[in-house]
Amino acid sequence: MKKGFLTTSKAKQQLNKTEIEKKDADSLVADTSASRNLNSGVSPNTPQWTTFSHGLVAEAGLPKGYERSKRIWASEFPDLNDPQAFCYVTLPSVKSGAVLPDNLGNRTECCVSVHVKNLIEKTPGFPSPPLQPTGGKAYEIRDAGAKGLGVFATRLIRAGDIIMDDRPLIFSPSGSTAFLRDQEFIRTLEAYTLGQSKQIVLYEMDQVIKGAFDRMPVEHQKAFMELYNSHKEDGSGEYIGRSRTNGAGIDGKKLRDQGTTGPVGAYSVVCYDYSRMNHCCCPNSVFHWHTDTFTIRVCAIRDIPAGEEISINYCSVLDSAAERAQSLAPYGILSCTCSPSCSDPALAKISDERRARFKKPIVLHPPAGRSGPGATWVQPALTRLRELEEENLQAADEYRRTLYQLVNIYCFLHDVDKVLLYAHKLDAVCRAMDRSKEVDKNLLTRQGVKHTAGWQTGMLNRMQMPGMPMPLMMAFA
Ligand SMILES: C[S@@+](CC[C@H](N)C(=O)[O-])C[C@H]1O[C@@H](n2cnc3c(N)ncnc32)[C@H](O)[C@@H]1O
Repeated sequence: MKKGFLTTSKAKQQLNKTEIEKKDADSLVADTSASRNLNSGVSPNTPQWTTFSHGLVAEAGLPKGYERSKRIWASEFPDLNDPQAFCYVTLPSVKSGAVLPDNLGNRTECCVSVHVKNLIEKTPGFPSPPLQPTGGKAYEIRDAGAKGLGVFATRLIRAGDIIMDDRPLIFSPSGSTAFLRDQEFIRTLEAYTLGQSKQIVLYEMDQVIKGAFDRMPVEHQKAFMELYNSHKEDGSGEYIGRSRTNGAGIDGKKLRDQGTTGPVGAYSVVCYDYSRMNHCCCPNSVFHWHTDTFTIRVCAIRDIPAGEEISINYCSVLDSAAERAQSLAPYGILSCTCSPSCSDPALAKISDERRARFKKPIVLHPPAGRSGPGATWVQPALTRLRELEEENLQAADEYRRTLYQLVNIYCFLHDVDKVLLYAHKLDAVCRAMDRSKEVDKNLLTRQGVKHTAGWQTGMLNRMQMPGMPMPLMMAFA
């Protein structure tokens, strides 16, 4: 795909370079490469060996003298009274003795704590069938040049549409949670350097994922092994390497091990089609985990014309170009050229400055007295929306927030056309981000707008005499 053979001198240069990257990675507390979009906030007590290296590592593989652990980290028959016990389980579950139905493809091999297994099984609606893509399948997987394979739109996909709702092949811990509780194992690591300890933990995690892999039907095993692996030089095995390359992080607020915070105790999934989606710093789609359907759902966040590559973000889109580069390095993405604001230094500077501003929401206060259509105090929100759209940052939460702000403001100002304009954009974004319940459907029709609380507040404002103070302190956030 993108790696060739290295000559000896090139190899040395590469090694020096990756050693620097390795040090950088060592200084991070979270394994950002393990899975996308995990919550940050690692406890200072988290051992450093939970952070894996990437790139060419000088001493990849198990250190001499380390006896491969015979420990069973996860069992098919766990103690169901111990929420911390790890188990292998197929979800949605297959009843003992049942003849497997035709839809093998809808089952996932999981390595989970009993606590997380219970959370999944008790989720209302679990296991609902995956949702159908809006208007039928609208993508193909094909060559994406230097990026390897990619996912491309085969017809126009509208903002808010479901593109895929993918059941994972594997659901497994994204960090080394099981090891953190095993004092005997941790003592074993004391005899080794930090680098060696990381290699040992990588090996043990590889074995954990292999345990789930061994339970998969042959077609799933083949599909898993076909996936790209960007961790061939850092000591990751075949299984953990693919998991680090393709894993999508599960929102820790939804599912995580009991009593854990941050990336420790979090989970990630590896799907098939979803794993072919490449990164873009201004992506045209977003993804979210849904426990009821047990799927990663990808939706368009803006219109995607036929032929365009469908992209997601592997790192925070509001980070600076330098911060994004650091997050992307573990994927082997050393120089991101996904958009003009990545490859052109002048545009990157403007984009960095804007992205930093987008992290700070604007709060607007209407001036005292009557305020009608054409009001100028709205301008900062309009400028922000224009800049977000120029940067193609519809995937940033700030885009949704700004639309919400504008809808509320124009309701207050009784400007129906503008309410409808921004409410329809907001509706698409909320459907993509799965927050559809937030959009009051009244906002989508000319008559409905007049029945909203925002419109009523505007009425009160209109009854005020110029110069008189507002009945309520108003702020649009
Ligand atoms: C989850 S896979 C995506 C699918 C992959 N392209 C394939 O062929 O299967 C992640 C890998 O794709 C490549 N990739 C993704 N986004 C990229 C980008 N914006 N620029 C360069 N390579 C990218 C990197 O090699 C990365 O490790």
